[in-house]
Amino acid sequence: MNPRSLLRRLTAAPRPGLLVLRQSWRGDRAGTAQVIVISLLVGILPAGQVTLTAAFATALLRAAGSPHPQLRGVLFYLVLLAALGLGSQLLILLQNRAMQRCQSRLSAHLSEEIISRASRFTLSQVEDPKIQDSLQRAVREVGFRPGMMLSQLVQTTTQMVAFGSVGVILWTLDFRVALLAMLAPVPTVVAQILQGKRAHALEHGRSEERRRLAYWQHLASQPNSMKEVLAFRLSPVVLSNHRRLLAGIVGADLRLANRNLRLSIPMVILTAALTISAQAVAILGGTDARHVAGLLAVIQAIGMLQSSAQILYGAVSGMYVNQLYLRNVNDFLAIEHTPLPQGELTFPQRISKGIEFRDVSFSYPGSARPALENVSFTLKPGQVTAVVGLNGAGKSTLGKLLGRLYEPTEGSILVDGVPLAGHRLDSLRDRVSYVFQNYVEYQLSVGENISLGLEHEAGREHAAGRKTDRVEAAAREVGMHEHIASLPQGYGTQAGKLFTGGVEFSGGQWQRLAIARGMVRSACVRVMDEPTAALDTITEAELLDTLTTATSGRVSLLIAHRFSSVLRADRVLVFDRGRLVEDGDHHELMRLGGLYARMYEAQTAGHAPTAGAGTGARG
Ligand SMILES: Nc1ncnc2c1ncn2[C@@H]1O[C@H](COP(=O)(O)OP(=O)(O)OP(=O)(O)O)[C@@H](O)[C@H]1O
Repeated sequence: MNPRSLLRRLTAAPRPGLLVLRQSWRGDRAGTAQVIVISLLVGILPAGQVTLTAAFATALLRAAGSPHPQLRGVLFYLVLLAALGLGSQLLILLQNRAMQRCQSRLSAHLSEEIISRASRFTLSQVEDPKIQDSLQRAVREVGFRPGMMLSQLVQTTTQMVAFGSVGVILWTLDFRVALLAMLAPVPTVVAQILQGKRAHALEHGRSEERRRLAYWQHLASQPNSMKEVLAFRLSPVVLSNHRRLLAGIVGADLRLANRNLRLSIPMVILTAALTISAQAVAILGGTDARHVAGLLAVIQAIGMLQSSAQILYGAVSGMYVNQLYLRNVNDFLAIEHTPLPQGELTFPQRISKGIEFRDVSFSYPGSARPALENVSFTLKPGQVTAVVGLNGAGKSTLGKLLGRLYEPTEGSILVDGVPLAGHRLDSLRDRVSYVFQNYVEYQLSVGENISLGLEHEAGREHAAGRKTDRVEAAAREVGMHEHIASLPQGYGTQAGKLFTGGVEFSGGQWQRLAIARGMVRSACVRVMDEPTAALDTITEAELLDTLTTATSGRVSLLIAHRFSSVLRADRVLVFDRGRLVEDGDHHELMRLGGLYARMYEAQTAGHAPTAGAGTGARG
């Protein structure tokens, strides 16, 4: 880095600092004002100390040289010096308190901004590893960098005042000493900046590596993955991957440390040489240094100037380094979150004509093969439509398009003749309910695991009591009420083992909570993706009555592999490698003797399809 670009970068460093200051001002005006005022006061104290020291030394020498020494003057300056020292300590305590207050509010404000931004991404964006990297970097930095930046900004202000005022005093005493003392910390600071830049470049380049490391740590620490780790005796695999990744990280850190050492040694020697020169010039040839009091003031001023220069340059270089990291936060916040286009219409409460997929195709970002290809059909209200097909045929993708979790790449989806995108997104999402194949096991209370399905109605249609009734009714429907009621705190019991007092559920019980969460919504579109996969056959049979009860005005999509579910549907859509290949009721499809019939026979006969017999392929 050439000196000009270094200077440009250094002068650019406070800019993000000022942005941080502005955010802090927004978050806490009183605290920020306190911080600024106290910083200015703390900054002026060293100049007062140098002046008082000189006056004290002069009074002391005069008293020592007088036959009738008057100690009142000496005592006066001594008391003033003590008061100044005490005052500065108290001010620093106040400054720390105000700073802590601002730092916590600042960090809280920014992390809220990041989470709120992240929650507005589309599913495709969230699945993008680059966005994941950016998010992880932002989350990592936001915890402490803005606060650090604020504190460095305050230090810079304080030390600039101190540096300026003591510098003026020293300059008037001996400008050569002042110059040498001011220059002394520069080499060390240059080294700090270069080291910070290298560390940042290293860290930035290994975000994915860090995520991989965190992934192995996660595998070895989460109960869900630990069961496989133990059962398959995967500890050696986990450990060797963990070790390999760590070795890469540690090796790079060590190489960086060695490079840094090679840079630091000459810089530290240069700083020491300049400091010694300043002191030598002061002692050997300074104008005022001929007087003992003057020399005392000069030596004290050199010390103060140097310590404040060291802190000042250090704070500026720290700000420079921190702004590199804070760019991670800015970069994340700057990621364009292309909101889904939406219309003004409210999604209907009842579907009257149906939901039509018209020539719909969809490809996942970066995927060469479409997950759905040129698909056309209409889902009728008052019917339960089953979707079947081999793994990877595109069934779940189809369900996700209905709630606009993904957008078709081609074609359109029409609700009673109106494109999905013509409705307000919030009203659409409120009317579509999901039981996902990979549902979430919320580590919240059991009641919340169900009532989250009603969150969108909060404060709208019903009072808290009615909400509780609906949650309980949904729990009864999925056959969980008795079990929940027998738990220590009933619906208030912590679900899952992640937090204290938690109660673990079986796979089927978790799935029933997920079904209840989907059913509790008053939705006119229901997407159920393998909703009974984890249920025992008796529970499944009981639940299927509820799940497959056709309701007028409601479109129900049941994605299923088990024919116990499929047979209850009014109609079946059969998918093969993203294409709709068969459409009809069970009898029609059996007569057709195609993929559906083969799947049915394979399941009911309890053996796999014969090799080469299928048109389908596993995707
Ligand atoms: N988030 C994703 N990103 C990229 N590709 C995906 C994603 N989800 C699914 N796919 C791909 O899209 C295709 C269809 O997947 P989809 O989950 O819709 O199949 P499916 O019929 O539901 O399968 P299964 O019966 O196994 O649940 C598959 O080839 C899959 O690899």
